[in-house]
Amino acid sequence: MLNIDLQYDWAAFHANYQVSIEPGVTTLLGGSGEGKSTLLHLIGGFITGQGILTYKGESLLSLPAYERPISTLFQSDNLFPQLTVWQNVAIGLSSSLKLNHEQTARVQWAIEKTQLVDKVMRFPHALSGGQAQRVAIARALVRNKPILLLDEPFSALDPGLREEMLYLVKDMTGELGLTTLLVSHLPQEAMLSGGKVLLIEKGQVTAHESVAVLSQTEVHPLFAGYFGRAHRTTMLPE
Ligand SMILES: Nc1ncnc2c1ncn2[C@@H]1O[C@H](COP(=O)(O)OP(=O)(O)OP(=O)(O)O)[C@@H](O)[C@H]1O
Repeated sequence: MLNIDLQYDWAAFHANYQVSIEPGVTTLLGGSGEGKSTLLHLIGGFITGQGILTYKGESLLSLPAYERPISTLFQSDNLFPQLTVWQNVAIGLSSSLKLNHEQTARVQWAIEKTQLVDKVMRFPHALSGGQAQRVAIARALVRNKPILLLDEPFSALDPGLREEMLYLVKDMTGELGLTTLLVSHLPQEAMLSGGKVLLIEKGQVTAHESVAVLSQTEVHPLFAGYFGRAHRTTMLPE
C-alpha cells in the first residue's frame, strides 16, 4: 500500500493530497492545472512536500528520487538517438552499459515483454511511435521497481497505439504486482486500464473509486463537476 498525506505549495497553488493506493492501475483524472502532475512529482521525489509518504510502511520522503522504489515514464522521456534499442533499455540499469549476467537477462526479459526482440539492433529513428514508446516502457520495467508513475506518456500516439500501450501497462502491472499511477486527460483511458480512478480537483483527491463508476449511465455525483468540464474541453467517446 502506498500511503499519501502530502502538502505542497506552489506560489499560487496549495496542494493537499490524502489517499492510500493499492497495487494495480490507478488513473488520475482531473482538469488542466488541478494538480495531477504535482502529485506524481511529489511521489517521485522531483519536488519535496511536507507530510507522510510511505510504501509498505517505509517512509519515502527522505529518499532522493533515484533511491525511491519507483520508475517513471513521462511524455518527454526521449530515447537516446545514438543508442540501439537494446542499449536504450540497458541504460535503465547501467549508465556505462556494462551489465552483469543477471542484468543482461533482465534486459532480454523486458525486450521480450514489450515485443521488441526483432528490433534490438535498430536505432530510434527507424522505429514507429509505438515501438519507440515500447522501448521507453521496457526501460522503465527493467529497473524492477514496484511503483510505476506514468504522466501522460502516450498522449502523442494515435488512439490505436495508445490503447495497445495501455493494455501493455495493465498486463505488466498485473503480472508484476506493480502499483501503477497513470495521469490522463481521458476517462476512456481509465476504463481501458481498469483498476481505480482518482479525481484530482484544486490540489486535492476528491474521489477514489473503481473505474466502473465511469461507465454507469448516471454520472457519479463526485465526478459531475469534472464531466461538466470534460464535456466542454475534451473529446469523449460517442
Ligand atoms: N513550476 C511551477 N511553478 C509555479 N506553479 C506551478 C508550477 N507547476 C505547477 N504549478 C501550479 O500548480 C497547479 C497544478 O499543476 P499540475 O501540473 O500539477 O496540474 P495538472 O493537473 O497536471 O495539469 P495538466 O493536466 O494541465 O498537466 C497549476 O495550476 C499551477 O498553478
